[in-house]
Amino acid sequence: MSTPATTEPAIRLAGARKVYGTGPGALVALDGVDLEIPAGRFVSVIGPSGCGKSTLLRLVASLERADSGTVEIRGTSPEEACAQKLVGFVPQTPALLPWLDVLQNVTLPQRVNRGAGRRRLRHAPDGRTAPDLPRLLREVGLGEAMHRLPAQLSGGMQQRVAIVRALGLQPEVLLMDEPFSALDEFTRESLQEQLLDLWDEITTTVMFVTHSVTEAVRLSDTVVVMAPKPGRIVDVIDIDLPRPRGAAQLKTADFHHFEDLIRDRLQSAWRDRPTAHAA
Ligand SMILES: Nc1ncnc2c1ncn2[C@@H]1O[C@H](COP(=O)(O)OP(=O)(O)OP(=O)(O)O)[C@@H](O)[C@H]1O
Repeated sequence: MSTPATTEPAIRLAGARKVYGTGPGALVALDGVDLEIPAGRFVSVIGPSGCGKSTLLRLVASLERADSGTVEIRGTSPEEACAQKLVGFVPQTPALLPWLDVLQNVTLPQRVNRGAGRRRLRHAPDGRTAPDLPRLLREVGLGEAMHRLPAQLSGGMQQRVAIVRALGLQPEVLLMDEPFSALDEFTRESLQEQLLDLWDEITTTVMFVTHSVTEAVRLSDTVVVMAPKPGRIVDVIDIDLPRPRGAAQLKTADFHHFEDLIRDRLQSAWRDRPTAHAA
């Protein structure tokens, strides 16, 4: 990865709190969330179901607003960052437009946001140019599928299209909400590898929600461990394993060390959870 030109964090949350509902039925989805993600890092968020992982991502994506505290992308609000096309989002299901072929799907954001893309790229600190999307499609094995419709693709192929599409405007922040959870293990491992190759090529900060400890360790510079009731961060673990992290790396003692560490943190967070969580 090239070195980011600024020391300002790509993503910053301070005291972020999100409550769904009001009165006795209110639910504190997130409470006191402090997190700084430096530019260019690959950060995974892991935790049991209902601990607020998606809510955290949705706050950064400006799909939800925090009730209190601060959420910033590059020092600006998520709404402003999204308006400037600084943020890419890959949801759990790819949500491709069914009447457009693969190439048309991935180039659509570039075509409809021509102005925003040009403005940003002109000010890019390292002279980056817009990604060559047909080349990225070929790199993730979709060279032969560029003119197929989404319905003619497997789930793994559709998810690769969604990832390349999200990279089209060269977002400074790429948010991914369990993008590989519906895929079989072999496809998932192959997509992890391809995602790392893309990330290595396109300087971006990734925030990646997952339920898989192995996936988190393999992909990440940092793993954020969350616990529920109320949703909160209980640990931030740096994964200082060498890259690239291929299949052989997954079998090493160092890799297992990080897996065990994260599993222990998840278990103790669950054991120690407070019971009162009403607003
Ligand atoms: N729109 C909403 N209205 C009310 N409650 C919500 C809403 N969205 C999420 N919640 C609740 O907030 C809590 C956190 O949900 P969230 O989806 O962020 O958790 P998660 O960790 O991503 O879960 P999972 O791993 O199952 O996807 C859960 O208890 C959920 O039921």
